[in-house]
Amino acid sequence: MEILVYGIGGVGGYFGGKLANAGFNVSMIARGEHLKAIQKHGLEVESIKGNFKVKPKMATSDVSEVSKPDLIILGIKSWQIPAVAAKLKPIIGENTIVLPLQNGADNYEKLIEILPRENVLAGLCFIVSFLEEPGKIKHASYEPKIVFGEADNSQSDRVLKIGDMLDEAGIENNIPENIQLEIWKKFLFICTVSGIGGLTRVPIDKIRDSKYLNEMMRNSAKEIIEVGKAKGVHLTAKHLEMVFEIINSQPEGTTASTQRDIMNGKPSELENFNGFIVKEGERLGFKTPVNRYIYECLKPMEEEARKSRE
Ligand SMILES: NC(=O)C1=CN([C@@H]2O[C@H](COP(=O)(O)OP(=O)(O)OC[C@H]3O[C@@H](n4cnc5c(N)ncnc54)[C@H](OP(=O)(O)O)[C@@H]3O)[C@@H](O)[C@H]2O)C=CC1
Ligand SMILES: CC(C)(CO)C(=O)C(=O)O
Repeated sequence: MEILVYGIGGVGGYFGGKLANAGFNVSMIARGEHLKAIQKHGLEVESIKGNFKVKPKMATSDVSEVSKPDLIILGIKSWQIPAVAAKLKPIIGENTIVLPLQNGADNYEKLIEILPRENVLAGLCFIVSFLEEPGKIKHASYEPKIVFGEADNSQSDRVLKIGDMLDEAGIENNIPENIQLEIWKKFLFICTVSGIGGLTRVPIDKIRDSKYLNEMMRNSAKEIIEVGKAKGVHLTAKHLEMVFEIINSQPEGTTASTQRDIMNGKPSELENFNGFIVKEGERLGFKTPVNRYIYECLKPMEEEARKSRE
């Protein structure tokens, strides 16, 4: 199987690296100094599960240099999906499979606006990892896991084959009964903690210790559930409690990746998280005041962060 990993940051670097390390044919799309380092020395992964170094089959910034892949794993940020999907379109063959691993609730929908729906799976992942320096990814904590499937939840041969391949590479994975529900469960957690985390600029333990902020997180999560339910996702009070169990069990000092991007003045997934809830709420005819407050407070900073990257 020819694999292309598009975006070799924390997620793409770790999972792409693991596949290459298991002997699969992995090509990598990266850019800048990071690309130069991978081309020269390979990709180094420092992981709590064991360090390794790999030489990808090819590392390039130009997707047209890659022969038609069987599987494309997306390691980019959710807001980069439309631009990257447009670049990928010419190399999508009849049997190419595109697997998104991004946080966010509408990555599949964004992809099928540009790519044929029969080529696209739905997915998400769990890990704490980041680019430490050009050519080097650090997996700092969390048992890495990929959860994925067909958008219609059928157990197709192609998802089973990808599951086998991930098993072979030592990547924990799961093909759930309802991938949309899994995406929204993760989204409920990540959207609840990231915006408030970006706004308060403190780790989760400081937020949950404040009665006011804890209540704000709960109200934000309730709005996310309402939007999800209005879109046909079966989120319930049980999922709300599950999210707060996770929040309460996070070690001191924990921050989410989108929170860190906001705090570091980088373009973030704000639009795909709280912004998405605000806009979907409006479209569906109800108000989401807590998410609106978080979104509007962070938006000017987000606009500045994007300007500085132009
Ligand atoms: N990191 C984590 O711990 C986790 C992240 N996630 C989710 O996974 C997704 C990816 O996050 P993460 O890995 O942290 O993000 P990173 O920013 O670490 O990685 C994204 C990578 O994609 C590269 N990229 C983007 N566009 C292009 C392009 N056109 N050409 C070449 N390279 C490109 C970026 O390069 P450049 O820097 O030059 O823009 C960057 O190296 C997000 O949705 C995130 O929320 C989910 C679970 C955990
Ligand atoms: C919460 C976590 C670490 C789980 O993978 C995550 O998705 C993120 O920080 O973006």
